[in-house]
Amino acid sequence: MFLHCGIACRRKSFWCYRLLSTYVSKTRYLFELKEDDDVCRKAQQTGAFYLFHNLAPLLQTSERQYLPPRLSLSQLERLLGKFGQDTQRIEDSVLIGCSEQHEAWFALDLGLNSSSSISASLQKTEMETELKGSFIELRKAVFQLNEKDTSLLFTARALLRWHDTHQFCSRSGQPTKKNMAGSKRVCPFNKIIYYPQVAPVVITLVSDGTRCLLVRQSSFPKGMYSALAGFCDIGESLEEAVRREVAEEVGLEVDKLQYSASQHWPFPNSSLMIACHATVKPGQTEVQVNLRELEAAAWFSHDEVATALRRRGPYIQQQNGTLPFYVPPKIAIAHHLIKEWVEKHTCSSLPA
Ligand SMILES: NC(=O)C1=CN([C@@H]2O[C@H](COP(=O)(O)OP(=O)(O)OC[C@H]3O[C@@H](n4cnc5c(N)ncnc54)[C@H](O)[C@@H]3O)[C@@H](O)[C@H]2O)C=CC1
Ligand SMILES: [Mg+2]
Repeated sequence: MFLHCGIACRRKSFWCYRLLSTYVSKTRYLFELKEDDDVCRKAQQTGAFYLFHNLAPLLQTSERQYLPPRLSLSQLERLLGKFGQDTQRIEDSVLIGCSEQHEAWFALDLGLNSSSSISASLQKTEMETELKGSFIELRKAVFQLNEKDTSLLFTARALLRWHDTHQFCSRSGQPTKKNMAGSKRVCPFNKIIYYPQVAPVVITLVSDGTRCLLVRQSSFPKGMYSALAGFCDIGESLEEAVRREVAEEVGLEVDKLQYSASQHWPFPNSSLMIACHATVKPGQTEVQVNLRELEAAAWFSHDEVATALRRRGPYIQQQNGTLPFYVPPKIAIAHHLIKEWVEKHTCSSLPA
């Protein structure tokens, strides 16, 4: 069966890729890379590597856009050799995806201290000169990256950070060992398996039918208002978390809620943002801000929110000495929720 089946069937494989749709084939291949260290090691030979330094991706500028350069295994080995590093360090790389043609993509951080080799972190400036790019904090770079690269770099950052902070078994205190793909770590002493953690967070846009409630945390950039967000407590359903967060942060009771969309968010740790629209009970709209959590919360009209959506923060001009409020950028699911609410209350759609 494996003899006549294209890419994967030249080697002993879990299944026959040729018989699958492109999407299923890619998904199954990624599954195989996570499960089988040998297949993953082999995939590195023809794969591509994205480089990071202390969780900041290497980026090159092209026509006011950032592009993350990709290195082949031989280019990476040459680079490590040039900086006096041993190639053992490549063992620290994590799998972040693959192309439809099964080219595997990996991410490697050369700034964090290595767990696979004794090499220390590599010098940032020298590396930047050598690689003709800069390591730029992802939060800042995100506005000049395309959607596909953003998603890939978000995954990479979250996974690299998780490995960096989970190098020891919490039961035995012994160093844990990552599998080739980086989809798990195992304690060789007691065989406990650790998987990358994702914290579920609910993000809710509360409306009273005509206005919507936007909030500010003191840590937000000046002038930015967003939807209400909060981590799910252990034992809670999504619905319970939404109701609790709204009551906790602004003292309101949710009447109805509707799921909208979700997003992986890597800052500061890995969260799964679950976005919902909620309406409050009729006549119960008086906000009581929990000042331990929020700096401010207020109701805004449709027109005010539609105008804020069009503003570009945080570099907006001051008007008469006051800072007009703006909402999170397109990349954040909060923006999506707010835009969806504005569109629902308008006849025509806003431009993308
Ligand atoms: N992508 C987006 O559009 C947005 C994303 N966010 C993200 O949502 C997250 C949660 O929002 P907050 O209002 O800060 O949450 P929050 O309202 O639950 O308050 C944060 C506090 O919750 C506690 N907490 C409970 N479980 C936690 C956990 N697993 N990790 C960290 N802290 C935990 C801590 O005491 C922390 O200070 C933030 O990390 C933020 O980056 C927030 C707004 C928009
Ligand atoms: Mg909150």
